Amino acid sequence: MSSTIGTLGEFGLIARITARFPATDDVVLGPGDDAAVVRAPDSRVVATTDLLVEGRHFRRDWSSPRDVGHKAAAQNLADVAAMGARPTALLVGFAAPADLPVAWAEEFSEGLRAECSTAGAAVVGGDIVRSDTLTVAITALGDLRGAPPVRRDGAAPGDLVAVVGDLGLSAAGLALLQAGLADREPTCPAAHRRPAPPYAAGPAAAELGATAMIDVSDGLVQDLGHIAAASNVRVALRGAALRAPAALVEAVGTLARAGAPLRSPLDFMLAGGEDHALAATFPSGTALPSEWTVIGEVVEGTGVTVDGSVPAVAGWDHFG
Ligand SMILES: Nc1ncnc2c1ncn2[C@@H]1O[C@H](COP(=O)(O)OP(=O)(O)OP(=O)(O)O)[C@@H](O)[C@H]1O
Ligand SMILES: Cc1ncc(C[n+]2csc(CCOP(=O)(O)O)c2C)c(N)n1
Ligand SMILES: [Mg+2]
Ligand SMILES: [Mg+2]
Ligand SMILES: [Mg+2]
Repeated sequence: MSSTIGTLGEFGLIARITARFPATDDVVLGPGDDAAVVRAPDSRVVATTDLLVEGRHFRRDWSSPRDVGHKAAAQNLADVAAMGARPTALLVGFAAPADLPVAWAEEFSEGLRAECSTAGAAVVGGDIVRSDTLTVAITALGDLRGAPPVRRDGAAPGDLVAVVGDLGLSAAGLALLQAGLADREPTCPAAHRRPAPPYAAGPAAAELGATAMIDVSDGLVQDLGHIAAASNVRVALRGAALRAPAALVEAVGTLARAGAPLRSPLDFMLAGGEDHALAATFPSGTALPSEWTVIGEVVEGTGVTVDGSVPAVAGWDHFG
């Protein structure tokens, strides 16, 4: 029988987990004391937190522990990048039932470490408690390197709207998993299990003069709606600019043939969350690197439109 965290005990598990988290140059003191010490060269720290709850954000039969570690880190590190900051450190709240195998906690930690290393961050601490529901609460910190944060309220009429990263792949992957079709179309389920936020594009967007930015966690329309509301503008998207990648088109075909509820590739791109693409506004005329796609413009008004109309798609709402 595999060992469980209940038999290993809290402090045994802490020792096992913290041994996996090496320091980076940003870390003065890592896990092990009452708190960690992280360098903040410009003395303004970006801080953000997001929870993952088993059954709501992930299923252990759909995602490996490494996948959940990658995703837990990614969804927080993407928020740091969306402020225009470079992620530096992660803190990990881990609540789990006593019968959880130690290997699950270790492999989850390995996923966290690997995703942190992709983003240039370190795990510097956390907490462990017993809980009936497996829950992961991550806090991420970041460094603005002296630059002002890129907020949600800076978009102005005339700005262009652009996006970098995946759109719709995670939601299509979830739909395939829900329909029992994940083996037939593995690309989207893989994107659902391990989103790949374009971390470096966040600070790069800040340097390019981004006027507002957000990571797409709940759906493009809903998240751009936060920019529109905070900036008192309308975000006018062009449907034709949202070109569906082949994997999304294939996933939609497979879902349709299996009789799943009809959703077009564009629906997935407009409403699908959890890819953690970055959506930003820039002054018109900004020369954007090729990984960015211009998808519309900022105009006077409110809300988000696609080809002039309010789209009939909704993003994620935990209580919706
Ligand atoms: N319980 C809370 N207490 C204080 N502030 C909160 C709380 N929940 C959310 N917020 C704040 O509200 C704002 C919006 O939160 P939200 O979770 O929607 O953003 P997000 O993390 O970017 O999106 P997502 O959760 O979909 O990844 C953030 O500034 C967040 O810190
Ligand atoms: C098992 C399972 N069912 C449904 C979903 C879909 N889902 C959950 S939370 C969320 C939005 C982002 O979360 P948050 O706003 O909490 O950051 C989405 C799209 C999933 N990932 N796993
Ligand atoms: Mg959040
Ligand atoms: Mg966000
Ligand atoms: Mg978030």
